[in-house]
Amino acid sequence: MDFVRKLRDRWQQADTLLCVGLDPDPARFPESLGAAGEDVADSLFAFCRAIADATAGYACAFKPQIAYFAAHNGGEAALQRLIAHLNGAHPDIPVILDAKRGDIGSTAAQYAVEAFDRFGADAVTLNPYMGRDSAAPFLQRNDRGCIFLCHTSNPGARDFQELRVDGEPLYQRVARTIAGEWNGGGNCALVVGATFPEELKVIRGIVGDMPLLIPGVGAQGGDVEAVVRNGATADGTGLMINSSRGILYASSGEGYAEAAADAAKSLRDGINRFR
Ligand SMILES: O=C(O)c1cc(=O)[nH]c(=O)n1[C@@H]1O[C@H](COP(=O)(O)O)[C@@H](O)[C@H]1O
Repeated sequence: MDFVRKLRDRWQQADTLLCVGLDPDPARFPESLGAAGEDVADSLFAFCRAIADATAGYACAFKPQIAYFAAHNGGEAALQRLIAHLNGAHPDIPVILDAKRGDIGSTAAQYAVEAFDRFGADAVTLNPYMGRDSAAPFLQRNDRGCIFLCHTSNPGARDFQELRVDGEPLYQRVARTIAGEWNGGGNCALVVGATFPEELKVIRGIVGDMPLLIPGVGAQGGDVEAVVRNGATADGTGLMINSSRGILYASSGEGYAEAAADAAKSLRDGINRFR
């Protein structure tokens, strides 16, 4: 099933807009996982599997961040193993590979194979800065999702994304171009930081009911109520609201997976309160 349909089904069936971010940092693992040393790849896998299995009931998507795996010897194999586990154990929950790819077409074609065929992700995050031809190898895989950076969550988002181009901020031009010209396959989505709720409202007005990935609640300080009020579609969906550290490190003790499940449930409920 294609990414956008799978996501819409999941929103409806599980009544959740929460995306569980999988950004494993061995320095923050419970002692029993053996944080450092030669078994680090096994620890990355075991930690993320425990978190994913515990939080699955509250998740509309999982989002592993590739850097947290690729930083370690054997980490990419652990990521591949993890996504195979997610696809097997939780087949109704789409997996977003957060890799923020973008390059000339021939190289982008390899990145598309990496994300969709090697890792088996349903969707990938992409940087649109290099333009249409850099996105084409991803866009043409219309069973998979292409989630483009539009207005990011970090303070430096303003440096370029808010510069005015022909009278409008660049992020608005990005939203308009992707919704109007790149989305022929119906497989596009955008990243909008929770820390910019007014910009989120403008973007929702531009893109109709296109799915939006919203990082930045929890550790980065974004406000859930403002996100839901400004970003949800008329049917109360349209959003994948990501939390990574707030769920992963809810506890550093042996009960970390149960604590993560409690944190995920509480954020899911907090989001649903405003829908
Ligand atoms: O593409 C992303 O996921 C992303 C875009 C953005 O603008 N800001 C942002 O924080 N992210 C990612 O979202 C996650 C946020 O993590 P927490 O702040 O721990 O919830 C990290 O994996 C970031 O790499």
